[in-house]
Amino acid sequence: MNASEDSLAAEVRSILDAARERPGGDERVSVAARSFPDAVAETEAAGRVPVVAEVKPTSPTTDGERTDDPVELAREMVAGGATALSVLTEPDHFGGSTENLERIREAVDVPVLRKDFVVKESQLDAVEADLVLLIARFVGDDLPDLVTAARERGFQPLVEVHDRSELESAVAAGAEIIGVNNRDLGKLEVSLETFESVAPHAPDDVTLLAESGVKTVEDARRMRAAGADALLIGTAIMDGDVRANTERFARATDADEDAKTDASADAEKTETPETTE
Ligand SMILES: O=C(O)c1ccccc1NCC(=O)[C@H](O)[C@H](O)COP(=O)(O)O
Repeated sequence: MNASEDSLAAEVRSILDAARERPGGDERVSVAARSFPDAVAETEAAGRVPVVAEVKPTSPTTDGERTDDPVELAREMVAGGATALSVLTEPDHFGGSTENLERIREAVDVPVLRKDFVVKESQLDAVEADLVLLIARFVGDDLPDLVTAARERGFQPLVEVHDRSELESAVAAGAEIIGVNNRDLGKLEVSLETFESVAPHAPDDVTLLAESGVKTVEDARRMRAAGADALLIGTAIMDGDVRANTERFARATDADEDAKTDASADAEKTETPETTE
């Protein structure tokens, strides 16, 4: 364990230890990826908020486990307007599996992110996906090589950062899709201010995601106002009706808010008609 790992929450250290032991794939994969930036652009053009809905059966910070068929959940998320899906494949702490990802990717036509804690190149070969997560804090100096290795296989790497210095490393490694995680993996605390402080320093041509901690439509609007091209949302979508939850976030546009304000202003006018003569 190095000095920076010393400061990790115990749960995260356990995740990282398990990740280091996990085997890779037997053969190098070759993926024909569905374009995530194109999917984001199409969602924007349709006047919706690009939402990456996460199939996250459980987590170290969630009570209980959602045991419904992940493929059914994924279909419902897409029906609710998800631009892309994030599928946990980490088995020990998140209830995920590579089989879930394979089945989901076959069942939907949106881009699918493999959400895991990949720490070595061979682990990229465990399963095909359109995007693969690389967490800057966990891969350290290996980031440029892993970005290259992911691209050589056809993946679109999503590089996750939590502060400005990790953002600089991601940009230097050539990342074109970057997620700012509002969850501090050191303490497992979540603050939306993280995205707000890091996002202004991201290059304009990067596709920028706000990850974690988006619980309400107001949170979604706040992340969009701070520059998020897309929102990665797990817990708040998995809690209850995943289709309705996804739909709520995908419709969290300012236009929707303006319409609501107009509608309530109209309703007020109707309730208190002006007196005539
Ligand atoms: O979600 C956790 O409890 C967690 C704990 C330790 C390391 C990572 C963790 N989450 C990974 C994620 O990035 C989130 O699943 C994802 O960003 C969605 O977050 P949320 O919408 O807050 O569920």
